[in-house]
Formats: sequence, structure tokens, C-alpha cells
Amino acid sequence: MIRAEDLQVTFNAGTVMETRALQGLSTEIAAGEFVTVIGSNGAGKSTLLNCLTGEVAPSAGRIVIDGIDVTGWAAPRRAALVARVFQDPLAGTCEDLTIEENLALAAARGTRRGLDKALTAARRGEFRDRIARLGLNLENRLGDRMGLLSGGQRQAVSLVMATLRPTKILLLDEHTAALDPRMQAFVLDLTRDLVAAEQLTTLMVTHSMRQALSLGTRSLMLHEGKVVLDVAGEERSRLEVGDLMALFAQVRGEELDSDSLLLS
Ligand SMILES: Nc1ncnc2c1ncn2[C@@H]1O[C@H](COP(=O)(O)OP(=O)(O)OP(=O)(O)O)[C@@H](O)[C@H]1O
Repeated sequence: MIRAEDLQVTFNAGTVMETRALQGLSTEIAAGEFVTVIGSNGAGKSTLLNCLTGEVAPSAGRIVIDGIDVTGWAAPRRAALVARVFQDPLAGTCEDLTIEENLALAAARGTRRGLDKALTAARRGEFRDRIARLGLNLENRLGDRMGLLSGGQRQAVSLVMATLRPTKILLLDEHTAALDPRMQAFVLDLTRDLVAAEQLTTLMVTHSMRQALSLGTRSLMLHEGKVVLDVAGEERSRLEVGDLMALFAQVRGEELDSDSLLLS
């Protein structure tokens, strides 16, 4: 369970650059819930994820995970609870390390174990199994540098890395945005499977209205650092991409044009 209570984040406070990224954002997400998060540029989506990982400290408000107030916990302390996959396939992995070494680092996340201890023979077998399950023929390339993989292959490996250690929360920050449609579909299917198998509480930020409605069970729309729409169940299943686009435009005080529908 995640509870965000009245989160406030202001960057460059008191200067001409002051930005109020979160302005009293509150929401509660049940354990195992898969929530998609939409909102225009600058709405505060990544800042919310950064608050959950501990990379950004809110100036006010609280974050409670499974009943524990983690607001004051630094990012390394939260690493055992929260895993994240970024938009940029390069962001969450080390391209100069091999696939296997990247997996070993992920397996050691939130522990004090070094790379050598994390790369035992048993671990190697587990890594091979997990990577083989992707069906991308990468299990015989575990010694290849991560930098040699395509963007989609890297995102698939990043998802495996994120879920290698038991974690409670999975944060996906537009993790398919940089991929071609075929790889996008592959990584989304993999996401669905992993989230269901591990029963992860998941927040997926996306700019695609289609993805926002087709994945997960609930959608949040952020605007100016607050939740302005929160739909689930019947209400959400009745929504179509056009409805969501219209709501999106309405929140931003804009007219909905057919070009934006085509791009959704
Ligand atoms: N580290 C930072 N320093 C200064 N301003 C920041 C920082 N991070 C975010 N901001 C600003 O805070 C606001 C919210 O940013 P955020 O990245 O959370 O938006 P977003 O909804 O994820 O947008 P996008 O869809 O463009 O990624 C923006 O105006 C952004 O420029």
C-alpha cells in the first residue's frame, strides 16, 4: 500500500526559477494495484515517482508504504521496497558492464553484497533462467556488454532487473516511450505478466492515453502537481481514448483537436 499525503515539492524556492512541482498531491494506492498515471508536460508525474523513491524530498506531506512512514528515508534505504524502470534504456543499467553483471548489481540492490558475492554459480543459473523466459535469445549472451543490446532488449532486461529481488512497488516512467511499436507491445506484455506474477503495486507513467486505459485497473491524471482525475472499475472501463483526451484538454483549458486524437 502507498499513501501520499498532501505532498508539496518546490524547486528553486524563493528564486525567479521557482517551480511548484507538487502542490498538495494526495492519493492512496492499495497493495497489488496497477495504476497508470497521465498528465501534460510538467504536471509532476516524475516528481511524484522521485518522491516515492526518495530522490526528491517533499517540503511538506508524508509518504507511507505498508503503514510505515518512509518520508525521511533516503533513496538507498527505500531501494529494497521500490524498483524503477526509466524511459531511457540507458538510464537504469550500466552499458559498460555485461548483462550478467547488471543483473548481479540488481540482485544486490538494497543489500551490502558486492558484485563478486552476487555472482555465484547459483545466481548465474537463476539469471540465465529469468533471461531465457523473455524469449529474446539473450540467455547465451549474458557475457555481452549491456551497451550492445537494442533499446527494447535493454528495457526487457531492466524489467527483469527491477523484479529480481523481492520488491513491493514498481515504478515505470514512460518505460516504452523510446521503443518501436513492436518492442513497445512486447515490453508492455512483459510488464503485465511480471506485475501479475509478483503482485506488485505499480505506477506506470505514460503519455499514451491508449496505454493508460488498457493497462492496469485505475488511472490518475495529474495537473499542476495535483490529482485531478482518479478513475477505476466500471467508470474506467466505459472510458474511451477520446473521452480521456477530452478530459485532458478540459483540465488544460484547451479545445480538443482531431490531431491530438490521432497522436494518442
Ligand atoms: N530537479 C529539478 N529542478 C528544477 N525543476 C524541476 C526539477 N525536476 C522537475 N522540475 C520541474 O518541476 C515541474 C514538474 O516536473 P516533472 O518532471 O515532475 O513533470 P512531468 O509530469 O514528469 O513532465 P514530463 O511529462 O514532461 O516528463 C516541471 O516544471 C519541471 O521543470
